[in-house]
Amino acid sequence: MTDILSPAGLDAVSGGPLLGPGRLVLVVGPSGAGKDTLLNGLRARLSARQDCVFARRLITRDTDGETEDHDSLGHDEYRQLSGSGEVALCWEAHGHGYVIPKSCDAHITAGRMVIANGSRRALPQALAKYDAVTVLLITAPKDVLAQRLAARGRESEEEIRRRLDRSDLEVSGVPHVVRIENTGTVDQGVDAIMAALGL
Ligand SMILES: Nc1ncnc2c1ncn2[C@@H]1O[C@H](COP(=O)(O)OP(=O)(O)O)[C@@H](O)[C@H]1O
Ligand SMILES: O=P(O)(O)OC[C@H]1O[C@H](OP(=O)(O)OP(=O)(O)O)[C@H](O)[C@@H]1O
Repeated sequence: MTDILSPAGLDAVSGGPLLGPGRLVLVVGPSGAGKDTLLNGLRARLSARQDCVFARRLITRDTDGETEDHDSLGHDEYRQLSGSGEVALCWEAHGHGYVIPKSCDAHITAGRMVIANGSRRALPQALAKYDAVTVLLITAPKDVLAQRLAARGRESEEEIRRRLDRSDLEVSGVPHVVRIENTGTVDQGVDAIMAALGL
């Protein structure tokens, strides 16, 4: 089930050596698939592992105290930070800016595994920067996504509709992806991630 990406040749594209030796694990997939829920379960399972670090994202939205524990920043701050390049990765989606903080790069250079909630659109950026990237695509059928987003209650109906419109977004520029269908229990989803990462 594990399919580790080896972005051969991308160092030539980016013009410099790729960042390593640690591995970046990006958990991606449509809204409502369960990325944050599975990441929370994984964090609990890996709490004793010093070599696995969970990225705390900066997002231009208020913390809701629910699925994802993140830091908030304003849109101007986001523009400044992303423009400065003082980030590990950043992207925009759903009207928000998202940042994986620069501190994650130090963990990668120290050889640790950094695990982060990512964006399908930002995968080419990640593959062009890091030497070892694993992409976990968390999915569920569209009707399940719709039910889960409604039950989560964080977005308006219009925002949910736009998220569902984006649910079929293909992962681009990525040769291999580990796909995990999160339609069983949360524990089963976390088991699948552990297996995919060989943990
Ligand atoms: N395996 C699962 N079974 C049932 N409900 C789930 C499962 N995984 C996630 N959920 C629920 O679905 C909703 C969306 O999950 P979330 O982790 O916020 O998704 P994402 O981060 O991918 O948008 C949450 O309310 C969560 O409790
Ligand atoms: O390019 P995409 O693959 O569509 O991803 C876009 C963004 O959507 C998700 O964010 P967020 O956690 O705000 O939304 P979600 O919880 O509804 O998935 C994901 O973490 C990305 O930041």
